[in-house]
Amino acid sequence: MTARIGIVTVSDRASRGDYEDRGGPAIRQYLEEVLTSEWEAVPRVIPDEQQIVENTLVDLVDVEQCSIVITTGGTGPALRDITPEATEAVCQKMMPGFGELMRKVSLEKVPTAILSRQTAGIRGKALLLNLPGQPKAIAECLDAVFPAIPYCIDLLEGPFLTTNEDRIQAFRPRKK
Ligand SMILES: Nc1ncnc2c1ncn2[C@@H]1O[C@H](COP(=O)(O)OP(=O)(O)OP(=O)(O)O)[C@@H](O)[C@H]1O
Ligand SMILES: Nc1nc2c(c(=O)[nH]1)N[C@H]1C(S)=C(S)[C@@H](COP(=O)(O)O)O[C@H]1N2
Repeated sequence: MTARIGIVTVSDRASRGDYEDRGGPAIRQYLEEVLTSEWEAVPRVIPDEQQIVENTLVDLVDVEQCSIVITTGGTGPALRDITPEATEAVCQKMMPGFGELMRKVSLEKVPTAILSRQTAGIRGKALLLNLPGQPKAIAECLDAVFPAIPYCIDLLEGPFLTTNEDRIQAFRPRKK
């Protein structure tokens, strides 16, 4: 079963073409380096409009059948930053540990890490995960949480994910 992974850049400026989106490609590159099981990317670049973000997340899970959806951008305190609200609105349960851990490791890099409200949650059988907009934040955050993601997807009855163990060791506390 090929895993489908939604990659969503939430950025007014990238979606308008004011700058080239570097966030989506950075997530894709990270996954190419880390995942050894088969997967395919389902990319989107959208503005910071809550209804558009919600519709995109719902489409990626319910229609595109993504097992994981990773967003970048729109997690801060600015008026138009609404990615965490959109994520929470479409999830049936929240997974606060992801945001807590990502902020903890990010704080070792930048004092402004506390400005990110990044979160994660479950919709159906999919894990939705927010990352900050700074492209360099992507690997910093994913390195911290990725060891737990394959087992999370196991528990959601999704595809069996394997990783390049030199980079990320997937932790599975018990066989299903
Ligand atoms: N998708 C992206 N591609 C390239 N650089 C980005 C991207 N998103 C953010 N950045 C960089 O990170 C900095 C901080 O991002 P900021 O918080 O302003 O963006 P955002 O809220 O995610 O997106 P925007 O303000 O365009 O809606 C930006 O000034 C920009 O240099
Ligand atoms: N690892 C990491 N986390 C980070 C950052 C970063 O550079 N690296 N930037 C912070 C800053 S400056 C902001 S404002 C918030 C929110 O960013 P966003 O609105 O682009 O999502 O993420 C924070 N988290």
